[in-house]
Amino acid sequence: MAATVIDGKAFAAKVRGQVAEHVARLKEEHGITPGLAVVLVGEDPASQVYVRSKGKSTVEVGMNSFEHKLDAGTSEADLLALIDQLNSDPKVHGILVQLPLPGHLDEDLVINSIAPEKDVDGFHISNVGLLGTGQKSMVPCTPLGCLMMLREHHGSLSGLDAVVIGRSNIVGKPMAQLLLGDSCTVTIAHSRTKDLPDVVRRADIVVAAVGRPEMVPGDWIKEGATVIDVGINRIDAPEKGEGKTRLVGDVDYASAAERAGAITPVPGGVGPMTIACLLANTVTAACRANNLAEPEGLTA
Ligand SMILES: Nc1nc(=O)c2c([nH]1)NC[C@@H]1CN(c3ccc(C(=O)N[C@@H](CCC(=O)O)C(=O)O)cc3)C=[N+]21
Ligand SMILES: [Mg+2]
Repeated sequence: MAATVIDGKAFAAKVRGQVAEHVARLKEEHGITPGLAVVLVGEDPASQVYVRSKGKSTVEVGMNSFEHKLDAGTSEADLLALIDQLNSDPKVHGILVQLPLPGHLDEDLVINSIAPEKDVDGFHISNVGLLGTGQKSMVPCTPLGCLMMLREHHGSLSGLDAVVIGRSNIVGKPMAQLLLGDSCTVTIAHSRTKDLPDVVRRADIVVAAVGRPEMVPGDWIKEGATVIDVGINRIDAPEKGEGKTRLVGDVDYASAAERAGAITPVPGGVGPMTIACLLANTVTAACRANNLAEPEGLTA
């Protein structure tokens, strides 16, 4: 049986529509326009593409977008001073510092200098602790987007066996927390896992977040399992012509789709949901900052 394709692009458009409705209501009823500040240090071309696309989406849902582009040699003190200024700016409800940062900057220090209630990436140590203890927090955008797609597809996740491949602070660990919060039996697998194929074969839900092109072959996937592919890897595509590239996930899509019950494509799966959830988190932050009811269905 061919797998259901979970259309992240369409789902993200729906989420952005819900965000836009909340933004309109905040403006009309309370005179509040949610604002998102994105800070980019350096000229990494891929990062510039993401930042531009985030800025465009932010404006499209009616929010204010503040972009701060600093040159690659910016000192830690100057970056921290900017974050301080954004922390105390009432027009800024969300702050995202694009990662990775240039090597001379301490990422943990920088992230933890963001006011936790404005940390729309959910990377601040306070938000990590709140999520880990099941308290209200800012939830990292990629895992939140994955959770929304899983809930939409399954309804309840209770009792399902979930395997998360990858243990990063950005995706793997928070994804595991969210799945646990929805009462899955959660395994976190990684590069040292023994018998990874067998571990994955037990899973009703597989979340692949390693960053290695097509490392999960279809024969690791249990018949009917749901596969969420977080990887976005650019690889050479000589078949498209000299010097051409294409995007692939961490899962070998063609073979996995023959066994999975449902699967997210790359591109058009998790990526668009990540940006939609960033906007959702910004609205949530604006509501919390003003003691207003939070949007339903846009938080974990
Ligand atoms: N503080 C911080 N927060 C982030 O959330 C963050 C970050 N830093 N640094 C970089 C990564 C990367 N990231 C992506 C988001 C959407 C797509 C996305 O929408 N991708 C499209 C394809 C885009 C293309 O064609 O290149 C898709 O999957 O369909 C990709 C990558 C967020 N990141
Ligand atoms: Mg790893």
